Amino acid sequence: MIAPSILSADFARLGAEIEAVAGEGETRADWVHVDVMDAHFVPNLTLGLPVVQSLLKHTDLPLDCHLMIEDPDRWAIGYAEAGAHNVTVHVEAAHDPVKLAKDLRAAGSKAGLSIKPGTPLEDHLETLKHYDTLLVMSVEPGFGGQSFIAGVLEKVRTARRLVDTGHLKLLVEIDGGINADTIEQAAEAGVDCFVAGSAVYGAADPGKAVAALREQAARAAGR
Ligand SMILES: O=C(CO)[C@H](O)[C@H](O)COP(=O)(O)O
Ligand SMILES: [Fe+2]
Repeated sequence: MIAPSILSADFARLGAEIEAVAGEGETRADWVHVDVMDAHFVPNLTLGLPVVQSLLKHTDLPLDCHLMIEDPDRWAIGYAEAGAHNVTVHVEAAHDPVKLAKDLRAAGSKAGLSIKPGTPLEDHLETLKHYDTLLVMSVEPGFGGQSFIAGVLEKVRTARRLVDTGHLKLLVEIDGGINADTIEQAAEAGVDCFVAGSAVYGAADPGKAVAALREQAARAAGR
């Protein structure tokens, strides 16, 4: 699955930018990734719930909301209630991530848990039993266009093994620095869903970039 991140899109034309990856067939994105940053959990400020509510009126693509915010226990639920498909919170910010996952699911969305590059996976395996997606950050959260940190692929391999052996039941998602040079190693490590911001919205044709990345990942994964 390919999830273009609108962090690299033109914020003044978000509806049209999403339409560029909402066509038919192979150029259609699977999810649209929305980076919510609060200038506290990360040193950057983007958009929040009112923008997500508006985007939901303009697209039928599932929205994958990545909340890089403090106190997600308080704020995440609003995104689920608005109709986001998947709401991801950071384990480093959540106070009670198990309760939060239950609340998100009860409000109708999938629940995602994200870990920063320096956060070990092993410390959160019990918590992950309550989640539908694991978002492995392959850059320090906060900005698009950064270089891929290949060291996080060890966490992807571990998560893949735990899913394949039935110990976890979730999608493995990767976010940060995914492009034509890095997607194959991520696919080989076992990623299910690839977030790509600059590689999609920096391309002349975002839809074609989605198709090319998906095809490259599928080939590398041997599918
Ligand atoms: O969460 C993020 C940054 O914190 C973004 O989703 C991510 O960086 C996507 O941008 P790019 O593909 O250009 O790295
Ligand atoms: Fe993100």
